Amino acid sequence: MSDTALPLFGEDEGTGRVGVDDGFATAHRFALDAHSWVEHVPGWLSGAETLFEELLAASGWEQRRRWMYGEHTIEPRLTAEHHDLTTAPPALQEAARALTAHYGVSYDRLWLNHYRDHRDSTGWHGDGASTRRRECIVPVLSLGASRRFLVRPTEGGSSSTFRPLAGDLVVMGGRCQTDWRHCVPKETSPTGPRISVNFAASSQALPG
Ligand SMILES: O=C(O)CCC(=O)C(=O)O
Ligand SMILES: [Fe+2]
Repeated sequence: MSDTALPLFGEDEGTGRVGVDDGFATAHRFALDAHSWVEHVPGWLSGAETLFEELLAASGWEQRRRWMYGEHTIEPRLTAEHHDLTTAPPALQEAARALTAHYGVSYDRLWLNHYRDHRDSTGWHGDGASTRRRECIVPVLSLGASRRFLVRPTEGGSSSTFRPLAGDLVVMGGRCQTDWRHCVPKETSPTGPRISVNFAASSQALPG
């Protein structure tokens, strides 16, 4: 018997090495209703700070515009998209493989959101890219500053609040993309930058 504490994620937290917990040991699932759920996996990824700095420095961030209400609006965040997983940083490819093995969904692309500060946000929406099937599983990894992640019924009603920290995973499952909406609201007090990694699967995407 050794009295040495075993590192939770099989790697030394202190080294900053990036790795994920293949066992999803900290996962807690919250039922939203009979068909939909959100799973929070605190500390799923170790070395979150290292990965955050790497992604922030990477090229490929773009400012997207969209045509809304008869005018062009600038999205209040930056986005970087990897349509082909093999172009993503190796740590994210490894994360996608672990998600695929655990949830049984083949994650083959991803996009990143960069919230530069508390004024950046994502409005209420369902991920259209993940509605091919009635039930979809959509994982989102948080890095950097903690921001609120809200979920509420599509028909309206009160919202549930999740507060993922750096390295945490929030996974939307069941009918979350149709019966429910999610958002990352602006905050009134200053926060540092945050990056979210949104994993997507062609098998869950609408054709075309
Ligand atoms: O940044 C997040 O936590 C979620 C972002 C999101 O829902 C999206 O980009 O579709
Ligand atoms: Fe989304």
